[in-house]
Amino acid sequence: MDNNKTDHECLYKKILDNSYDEIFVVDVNDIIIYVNEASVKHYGLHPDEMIGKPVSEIANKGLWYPRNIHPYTYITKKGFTVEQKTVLGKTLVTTVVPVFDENGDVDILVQNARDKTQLVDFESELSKIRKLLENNSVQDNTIDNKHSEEQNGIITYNNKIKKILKLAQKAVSAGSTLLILGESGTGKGMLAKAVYKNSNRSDRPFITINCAAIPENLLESELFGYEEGAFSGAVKSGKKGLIELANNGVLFLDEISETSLAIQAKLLHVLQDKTYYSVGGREVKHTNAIIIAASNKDIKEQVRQGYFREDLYYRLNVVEVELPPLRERREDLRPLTYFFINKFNEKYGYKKEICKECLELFDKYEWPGNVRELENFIERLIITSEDRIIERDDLPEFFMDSINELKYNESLGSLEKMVEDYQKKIVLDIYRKQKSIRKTAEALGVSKSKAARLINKYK
Ligand SMILES: Nc1ncnc2c1ncn2[C@@H]1O[C@H](COP(=O)(O)OP(=O)(O)OP(=O)(O)O)[C@@H](O)[C@H]1O
Repeated sequence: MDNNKTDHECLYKKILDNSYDEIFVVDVNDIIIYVNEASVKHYGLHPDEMIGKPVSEIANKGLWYPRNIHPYTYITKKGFTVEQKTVLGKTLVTTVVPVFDENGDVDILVQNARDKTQLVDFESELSKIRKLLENNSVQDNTIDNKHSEEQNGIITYNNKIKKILKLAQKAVSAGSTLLILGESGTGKGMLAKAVYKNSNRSDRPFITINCAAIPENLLESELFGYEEGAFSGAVKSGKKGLIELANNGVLFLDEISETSLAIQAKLLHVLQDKTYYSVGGREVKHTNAIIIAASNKDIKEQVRQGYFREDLYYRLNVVEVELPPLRERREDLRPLTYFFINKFNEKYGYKKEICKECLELFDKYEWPGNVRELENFIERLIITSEDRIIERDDLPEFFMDSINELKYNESLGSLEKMVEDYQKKIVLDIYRKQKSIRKTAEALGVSKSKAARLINKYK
């Protein structure tokens, strides 16, 4: 009988865990007592990270909006359906159903959430419910109505990046220079834009320039501007530089380590005295722009090799942050994957999904090009995959080659270990039998010193 019960429990759990829809159960104290794995594709959080926690704690992370939908059920003791937006860009149709105890009081709330792209023609019903919610004046006591406002589109569950965001925000809000380091594609440009948008300068210009993409002579005139007749081919009236255009705002110098020493000297003045000369200009100009600089190179090494001015480096790194590569923050991989799937489904008008096996292969890949590589990769998969579900066969050859190479290297590692273990066993077995280094050496057919070395190593 008991066994039967356990079998049933296992079966129910299996059914719930594998339900395509999200199943979310809350007790009267607003504690999440169950959620299935659909939480990963909806919010980027694994059930383990949600179960046992108050709904408010999870909701306040800004994972869905509207955040606070349960009071309606407690007031009316009725179920309802509402539309929710999630941090990963999904629109969910969420149905909350109250379950009552023997006294007729609400015992638990069972919530079912389905990705709206899977549904059709729900709009009129939803607008009715929306009105109902308004009429019953159930307040959504959220601070603002946008999720993850402070992250400005940056999807992350990595604590290091969250800390970096706060630190960078403080620096820019205080008017300090900020240096962002990190491999290509880790999100340096995105971080710069996000902190600008949340700063007190958000209504001022944000000017960005990629220093590696422009030849040196052009870069100087682009940055500092030039005066009438400064050089042949120049616009007659002269031209304002980006530093001038960014005045009172933010100037984002991407790949700053690619600038020449001459330009670095001029930038040092901008940072030190907030002054500069335009090309061919004689009048000193002033700027109140904040500089955010980024580099995917090891700037300290560049300084050591004489390619980058040490004094400029110290001016820039008042606050220095380094974004970790994607392979070192695997917890962001699934949320980013779903985020980009939603983004490109919307862009190209598809409703594609990805199979579990592909996701597991993504976990194994190193992502040398970081988030940019993942973004481009998913865009390509959305466009090129034949069916609604993206399968293993849709993955490009270079990707599978890289995974196979990794597997091969791993198997090489284990082959070496097997040989080593076998050698250890033989050496120690013979030594135990012979009880002398000389005899062991003879039995193994190696020199006495080699036998002594091996015995020492394995004993
Ligand atoms: N955490 C994130 N959430 C969502 N999108 C991201 C995130 N990080 C990066 N991206 C996206 O990845 C792409 C690359 O990001 P970004 O250009 O900011 O990287 P970068 O480090 O400045 O690269 P590079 O060094 O090559 O200039 C962009 O399209 C950006 O929107």
